[in-house]
Amino acid sequence: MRELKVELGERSYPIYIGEGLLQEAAAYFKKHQISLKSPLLIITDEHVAPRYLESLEGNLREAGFTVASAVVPAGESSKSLSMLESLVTKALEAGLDRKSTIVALGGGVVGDLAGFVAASYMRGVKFVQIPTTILAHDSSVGGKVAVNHPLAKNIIGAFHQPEMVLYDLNTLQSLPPRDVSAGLSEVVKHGLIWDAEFTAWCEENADRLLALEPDALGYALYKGCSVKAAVVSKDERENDLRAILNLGHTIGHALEAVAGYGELLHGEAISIGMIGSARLGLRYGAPEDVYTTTKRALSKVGLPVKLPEHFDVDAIMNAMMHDKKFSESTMVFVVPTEIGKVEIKKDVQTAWVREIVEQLKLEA
Ligand SMILES: NC(=O)c1ccc[n+]([C@@H]2O[C@H](COP(=O)([O-])OP(=O)(O)OC[C@H]3O[C@@H](n4cnc5c(N)ncnc54)[C@H](O)[C@@H]3O)[C@@H](O)[C@H]2O)c1
Ligand SMILES: O=C(O)C(=O)C[C@@H](O)[C@H](O)[C@H](O)COP(=O)(O)O
Ligand SMILES: [Zn+2]
Repeated sequence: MRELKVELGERSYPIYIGEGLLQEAAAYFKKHQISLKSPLLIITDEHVAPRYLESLEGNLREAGFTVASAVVPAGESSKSLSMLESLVTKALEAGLDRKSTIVALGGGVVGDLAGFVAASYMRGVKFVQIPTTILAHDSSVGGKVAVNHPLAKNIIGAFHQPEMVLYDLNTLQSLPPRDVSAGLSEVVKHGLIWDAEFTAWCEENADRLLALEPDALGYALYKGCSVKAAVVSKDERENDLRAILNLGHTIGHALEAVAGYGELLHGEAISIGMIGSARLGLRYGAPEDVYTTTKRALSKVGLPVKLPEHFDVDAIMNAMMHDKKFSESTMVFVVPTEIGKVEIKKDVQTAWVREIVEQLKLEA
């Protein structure tokens, strides 16, 4: 079992990473003073529920918790305002009060959605993250919670930190291969922005990660969570440093929105976006090796590096203008300068961005 801490003063919380934690959930809930008197609501999705919901519910009920559950459709389209409303209805029907806790059991979609329900229900109740995807090593840590708008990704949301993150590595064994690769996108990102050695390790161990080898997976998620926790601890609300976690997201979020949330998985869109950022890095004078390493590392974990031909460049440019990273009339990009180091560039020339997006269709 590995343990990390997100240091945020009175909002600090632990990240537990290990095998079999789902079966020990109640003990952790009690350790972290989750109320036994007020009902809990577990929010999960239709792929996760048949595999893990009964075991979590059983463990909590046996320990004396009152538990209700809500199962949403799998996939990005569940991160919507209408889903938020139906979950609030569910919370009211289940009698959740201000001392209740919302539990997110699932990937980043469930985590972001359930977290936003927790942030808004009765103006904020506690929540616990139980991530079940590789990608969710990123989404379960840091307290960014949100739903999408048809025009812009994650545009309705809040900062709301969980009470704890309970990461049971055993649940990852049932992930479909496409979601394994998509999740590794943010793992590779954490190396690219912070740690050259970890980037090299990801490349060397790509096959073990794709095969879901527990030792490799445990180490990769521990390292990824460590980077995330370190950054968030220094800058909870993205006043400056935290923006580096957005590597690849300026283009990536636009791709997700243009595709109508679903054609490209988040990790896939971010992979293509990171190639775009690496190309932008070259324009700012980064050595060629930064681009080639980025591309090789992402390819090795089975991610796309090329923008599909049918994506409309004008629509992508337009979507970027709605993103949170378009501010004070300029485009903001996180740009790699060497492996393990990035810089935030404001005032990026629109003409450069357009050229790079066009170039993304030509990547080999
Ligand atoms: N809040 C943040 O800081 C943050 C960070 C990164 C990403 N995100 C968000 O996370 C979302 C993507 O997360 P994701 O990739 O985990 O997507 P997801 O939650 O949709 O999960 C991917 C797929 O895997 C299925 N699944 C989940 N766990 C499973 C398991 N153990 N076994 C079998 N199937 C399982 C899901 O049902 C889904 O079909 C995006 O909405 C993105 O914006 C948020
Ligand atoms: O936690 C962060 O900060 C991140 O940027 C992590 C990203 O991987 C994540 O996709 C996040 O939701 C993007 O932030 P947003 O503010 O652009 O929605
Ligand atoms: Zn992301």
